Amino acid sequence: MDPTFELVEAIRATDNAVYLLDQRQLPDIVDYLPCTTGQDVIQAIQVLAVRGAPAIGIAGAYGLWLESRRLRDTPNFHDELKKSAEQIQSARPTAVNLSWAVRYALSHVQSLGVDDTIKTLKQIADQLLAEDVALNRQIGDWGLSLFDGKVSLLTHCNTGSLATGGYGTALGVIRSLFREHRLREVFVDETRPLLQGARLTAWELSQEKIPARLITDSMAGSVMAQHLVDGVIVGADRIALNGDTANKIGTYSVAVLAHYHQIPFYVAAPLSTFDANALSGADIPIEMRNPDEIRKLRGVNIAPEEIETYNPAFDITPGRLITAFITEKGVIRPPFDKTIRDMVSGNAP
Ligand SMILES: CSC[C@H]1O[C@H](OP(=O)(O)O)[C@H](O)[C@@H]1O
Repeated sequence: MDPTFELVEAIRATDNAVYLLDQRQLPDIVDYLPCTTGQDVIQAIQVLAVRGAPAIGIAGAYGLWLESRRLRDTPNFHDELKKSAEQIQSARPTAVNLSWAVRYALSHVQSLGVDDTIKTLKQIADQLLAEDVALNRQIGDWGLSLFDGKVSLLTHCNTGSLATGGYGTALGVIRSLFREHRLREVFVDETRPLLQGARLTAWELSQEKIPARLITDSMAGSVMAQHLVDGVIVGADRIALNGDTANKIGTYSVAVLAHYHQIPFYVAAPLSTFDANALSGADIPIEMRNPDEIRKLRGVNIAPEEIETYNPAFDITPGRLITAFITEKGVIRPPFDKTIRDMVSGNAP
């Protein structure tokens, strides 16, 4: 990637507002939503104007700052702020980054006065945003060690600058491989029903002239059967201590196909995506979303209005189907029951 290339910014903040790139309108329109309250941010997270586990965590932290400004003159300021934090954390249930970031921010202001709270929450949100790019570049560089020579990869959903503070997780590894001239091409799953692959990943890769081919989700198996990919790399929304991983719906199918075709399957994610309270995938809440996301495409019916649907936003890939996790602190390989605990607790060698 051209080092002078400007990464797309999903989140921008000024002294009194947060601007979220409205990802519902991509790739056609680049437009930022102004947010001045926590409720504005909650709404943007729920409609996926801002999306992607790390990005919604950062947006949530900014939302808490906006709430502290709104509540400035409210009696019981900290009690009200705690209620706002709980509302922001519950905007979407699966990505642990959201609850982690909001809890992290709140924990730093409990004993502060109102003005110091407002100032500190803004500093923390700015810090999470600024640090995320460096953190993703570390993930990207650790990912380089997993591949020999020039490789073709398949990815699912969007894990790029739009899903993070910049650079991306799985897409960050792809960017690092491209920068090192070690990427042949990327097969991009369109990722039904909301098409994060077609609309967002294809857009990011096209902007940077990274070689890619867009495929329908149903083509992933055929692409593997034809030996067109050397590996699969995806992101994550929440990872349990045994390696079971919640990620965009369809990830499990890709993992099963990769396993069948003996193709390595990697998950790229920051340590903040690992949930020490989740022993297995059974402990991860899966968000169920609006049926019209399946029945309609940009407002146009593609199915009978009365047809029932099943629309989980995520599925669980068992740890046994995952070759390794790529984090900012290194690569985590099986046995995940031990190695994830070691990495999360800082005891990894
Ligand atoms: C960098 S992780 C992004 C992660 O979040 C996506 O979900 P959504 O678009 O619904 O926020 C998807 O699971 C990606 O892997």
